[in-house]
Amino acid sequence: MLAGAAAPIGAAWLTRAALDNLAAGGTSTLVWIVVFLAALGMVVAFVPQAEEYLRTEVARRSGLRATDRLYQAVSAFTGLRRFEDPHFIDRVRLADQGTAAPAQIVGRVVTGGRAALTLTGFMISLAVLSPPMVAVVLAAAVPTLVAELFLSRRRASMLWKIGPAERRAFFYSHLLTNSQAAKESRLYGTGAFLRGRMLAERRTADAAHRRTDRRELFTQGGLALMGALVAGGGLVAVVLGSKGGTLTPGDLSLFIVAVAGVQNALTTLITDIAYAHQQLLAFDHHCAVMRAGPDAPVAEASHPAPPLRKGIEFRDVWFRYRDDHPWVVRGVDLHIPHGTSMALVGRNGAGKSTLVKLLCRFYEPTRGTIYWDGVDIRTIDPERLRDRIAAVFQDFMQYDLTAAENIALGDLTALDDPFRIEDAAMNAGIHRTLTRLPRGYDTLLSTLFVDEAGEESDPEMGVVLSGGQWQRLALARALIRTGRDLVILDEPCAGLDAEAEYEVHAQLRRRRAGGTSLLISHRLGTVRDADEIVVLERGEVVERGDHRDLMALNGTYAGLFRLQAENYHLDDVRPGAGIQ
Ligand SMILES: Nc1ncnc2c1ncn2[C@@H]1O[C@H](COP(=O)(O)OP(=O)(O)OP(=O)(O)O)[C@@H](O)[C@H]1O
Repeated sequence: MLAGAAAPIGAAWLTRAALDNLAAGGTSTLVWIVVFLAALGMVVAFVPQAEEYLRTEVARRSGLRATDRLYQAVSAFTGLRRFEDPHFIDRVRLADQGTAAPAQIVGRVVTGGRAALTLTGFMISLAVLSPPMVAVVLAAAVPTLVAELFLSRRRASMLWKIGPAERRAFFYSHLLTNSQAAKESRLYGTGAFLRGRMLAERRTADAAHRRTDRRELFTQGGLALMGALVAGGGLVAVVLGSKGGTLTPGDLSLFIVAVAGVQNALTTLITDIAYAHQQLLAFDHHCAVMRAGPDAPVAEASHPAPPLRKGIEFRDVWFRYRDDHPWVVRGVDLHIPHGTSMALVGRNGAGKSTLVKLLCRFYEPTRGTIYWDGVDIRTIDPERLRDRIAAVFQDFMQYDLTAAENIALGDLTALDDPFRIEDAAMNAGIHRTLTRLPRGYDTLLSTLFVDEAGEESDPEMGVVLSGGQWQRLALARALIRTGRDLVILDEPCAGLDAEAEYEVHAQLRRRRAGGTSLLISHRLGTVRDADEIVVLERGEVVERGDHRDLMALNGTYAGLFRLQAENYHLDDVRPGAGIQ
């Protein structure tokens, strides 16, 4: 930076000395002056390369560090609320873009610092020749600085405002390239519709960018014209004033270079300040995510989750997803004694999965309390609580990783333990399928990536599983978490064929024996042997008991059970009865 800053000033003074020397008839020192000028030329040639290398290295290091810190903060949010808040998602996106800000700011400090040094050097040079000119040029720079700072603030706020439009444009572009969505968009012919929506969002965002660009064009263009006017006027004034012959040719050359140098340096400095200011504003999103703090209230004393000995209790639990949303859980009282199995049944939207999410502390009950062995779960460290739970969710993940990794993600301690992985796969009834894959458990379950060997031409590289096979894999991911106190199964068999469902349920029943479990299923045949069946309706418990009690009660459960059973007429079930 120092070398880059000093070089142009040195060059201007050396040029002046060379011109004056020439005017004086050219002495032997002229050669030395020219040699110095040539050496300076070499410095000027090399400095930008070195600076570019160092700048990108700073960008790499600071970007990595900022990204690491950002995603550490994001992973530290224990609940799900923040991930469902569109403003917060926008903030994280901008914060992610803002990870480049520290390097940009450093870059601008370097170029701005160099400009400041050059500016000082040229101003001293200018002051020697025409002190009033220094004052005029500096005064002309003040409006530029104010305007640039104003513009950078406007640009930062524009970027925040167009966040939703950019998010929606990304959503539509994702739909247009995602294989799952491609199926429906081709079938229903929605491609043009989705593309139109994507372009409309892009146009909205582009229009905002254009307005800001135009404002910048007029403001910066006007100010640049004013700067040129000041420089031109100053030059004319100095030349007119020097008619008496006070200026040498060298002085005149230095004056011209110094005025241009001051103006250039000032413009660079001001642009750097404004850009660094804008980057700081962008980095504010990063800081906001870092400062966001815990997304669920943290109890003063965070208990380790005790091993489950007595059971789990919901006491008058109420919940709604947002204050302006209707209640989803209304005054639920439940007791799941240790070593028993409970089944939650009810119509779609009754609140079954929500109860499970509350138990996992993804959300806090709006009212009421959930106890884990008598301890309010709000006072338990969420990580420790979840460590005691094995769960498979209705909306399980399909990771674009190998089959083994897809299972081991349930318990990372099993990542290098093929026996545990295979055991879990056997329990979930997917072992045989996985061994038949081109690379067995090491087969990549994705068409998105190729493995590191880069064998792109191998058609067996990435394999796509069927829906039911994915479901069994998700089950294996839960089952690898052996020795957990509570097993939660939210529709674990929805996509399984009849045979697989039978096998998996027999396996789960064996596994559940003696353990505590919570099962959600719409297939009532699979819940009939639960110790207690709880029927939810619009967030309220309306029936509870075992299968016999509920059938005798002849209420909602009995009605739903009979409805399902009606689909299996005895005539059809009798061996030998074929399709007529
Ligand atoms: N993240 C969310 N934000 C806002 N509302 C939600 C959210 N998740 C669920 N809901 C609402 O909560 C209600 C209960 O949903 P929940 O998933 O608990 O029902 P469920 O009984 O598991 O239904 P299903 O049998 O269809 O799986 C639904 O009306 C749903 O719209």
